[in-house]
Amino acid sequence: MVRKFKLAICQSNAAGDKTSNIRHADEMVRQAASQGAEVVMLPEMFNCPYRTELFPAYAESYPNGETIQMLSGTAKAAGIVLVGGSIPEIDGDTVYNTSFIFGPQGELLGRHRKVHLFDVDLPDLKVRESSTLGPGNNLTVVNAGFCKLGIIICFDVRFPEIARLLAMEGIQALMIPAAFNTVTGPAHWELSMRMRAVDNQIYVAAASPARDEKAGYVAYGHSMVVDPWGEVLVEAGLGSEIIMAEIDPVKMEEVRGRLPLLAQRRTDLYSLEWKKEDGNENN
Ligand SMILES: O=C(O)CCC(=O)C(=O)O
Repeated sequence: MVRKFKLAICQSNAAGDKTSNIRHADEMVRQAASQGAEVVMLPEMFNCPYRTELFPAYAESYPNGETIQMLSGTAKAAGIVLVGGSIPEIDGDTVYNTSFIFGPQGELLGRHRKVHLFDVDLPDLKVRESSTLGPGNNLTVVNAGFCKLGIIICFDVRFPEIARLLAMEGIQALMIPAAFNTVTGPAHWELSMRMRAVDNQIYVAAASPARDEKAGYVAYGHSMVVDPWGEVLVEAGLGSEIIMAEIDPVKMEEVRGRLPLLAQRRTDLYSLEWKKEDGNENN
């Protein structure tokens, strides 16, 4: 049964030491759970600095990697759904930017490998994720019983098609582990999160790392939860911080009832389709 629940975002910070990044994330997740959160999310690349050339050295494989073990164990110990931000995952010869999602028994509920790699050449920012990462090919929906969540990672948010496809799968919340920066963040972070919420009439939760001005890549911060009307319910500052909001399916249906956008689509004129056969896999 879909019902109301408390969602928390841990705006953790990641420096060079992987073990202390994992410990810091673990402590924050447990603290969020002790404050009543039933779903908790960490940011993109929460166990390593966001630097493409470092991803292979920090990568680990499912199920024995130390970060993956922590995520599963902490989800179980705290009895929560844990959207484990993202980490560099290695499978065969390829490294992916992957979000592992674990349930209250420590079971894997889903795995999203970032579909759209962040390759940009801006005046003050050049990033080429494809130099060390391969793209994922799955549309990721997690059914946790009391809620259905869609998972995308950071740059994926700029492609409204994937959010719409997830909305059509009946999710209540779009979960976005992310790491925008001080160049694109001020311009597009809030706008993108609010627009995906407004176009699809869903909750959007976006987790950023805390800001570290000394890092090579300076994360934007400002983790937030947006409601289906587009209102920012809660927003973090720049530091290490936990934010919480209530996800209410009744409120979502009220918005959809009054402004029935999804029902008013002209599907006789256009369509949107996920082309991979395994597109809706849980893991
Ligand atoms: O889309 C952006 O501006 C930031 C994307 C990003 O940082 C990422 O995908 O890791």
